Amino acid sequence: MQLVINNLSKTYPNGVHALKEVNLTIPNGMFGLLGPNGAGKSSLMRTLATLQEADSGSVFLDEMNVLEDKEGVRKILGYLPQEFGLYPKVSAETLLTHIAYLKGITSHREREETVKALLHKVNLYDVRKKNLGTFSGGMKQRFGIAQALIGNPKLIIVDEPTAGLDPTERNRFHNLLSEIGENTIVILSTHIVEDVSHLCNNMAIICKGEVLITGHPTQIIDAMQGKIWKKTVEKEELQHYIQEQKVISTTLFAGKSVIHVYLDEQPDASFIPVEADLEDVYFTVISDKTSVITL
Ligand SMILES: Nc1ncnc2c1ncn2[C@@H]1O[C@H](COP(=O)(O)OP(=O)(O)OP(=O)(O)O)[C@@H](O)[C@H]1O
Repeated sequence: MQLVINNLSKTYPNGVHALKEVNLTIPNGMFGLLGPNGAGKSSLMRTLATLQEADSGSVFLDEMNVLEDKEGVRKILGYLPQEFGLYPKVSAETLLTHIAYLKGITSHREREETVKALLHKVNLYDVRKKNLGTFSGGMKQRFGIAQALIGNPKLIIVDEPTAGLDPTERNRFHNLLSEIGENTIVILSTHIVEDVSHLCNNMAIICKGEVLITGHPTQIIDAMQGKIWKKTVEKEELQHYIQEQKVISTTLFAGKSVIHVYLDEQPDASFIPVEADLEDVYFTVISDKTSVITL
């Protein structure tokens, strides 16, 4: 299966160009859509989830015209939006059963079995009778993925699922996502670089509505090897380096600034080479679009 997005554009009534001629080809497996706040990730996710209209462009899931055949898409879609409300006074089991019914599982027995299996999968079976209002953020996100998985969707969209989760819950969530079948397209939208490097076999970086780079994370990182240089500088020198070099990120360490610079050749002997990682790629490609990021 393949999702092919061609020249997708969206301008909101207030004039914000949220998507500018977006082109992406998304194969089966986990696809990371990485970008800073306001990049256009949710706009793209909502469009793919048939919840908002694009101005122009096309999206095809194999033969299916995603922008036109909304009913068809909804039958094979699992969607975990960035923000979702849960009825606080309803138990996890009751709400999941209700959603399963709304998603078309009309047989009582099948519904029961589906809900039970999903509650086990997301490790909420023991708390299935508890009201959702008592759930922690991580438990709510796991409930969110359970509802997205009802009906074995072929296209799963999860929008910034790990923002606000503690490391244990994030890990748990990652494991859950990585268990989703290989014959499914999972699009994970996030501003957390680590989420993509841990999970995704394909990715894109988007900023200000434009796709800046797309491909396999390892290949993208490899293309940057030998071009990232590091130097520890005094805080007062920082501005000088930002003006003189292509500083992609600065980190504070023991009161000093550690800068990463992108350049084909070593700037001078005081810079040491560093092995590039996805964070360097991310900051390099978005640094043309934004100002230098301080970690
Ligand atoms: N309904 C809307 N009306 C007007 N502008 C909008 C609307 N939704 C989003 N925008 C604007 O479109 C741009 C892209 O927003 P979007 O929510 O798609 O980005 P994002 O990458 O998901 O950001 P975040 O990580 O902060 O959620 C932003 O400038 C945002 O303010």
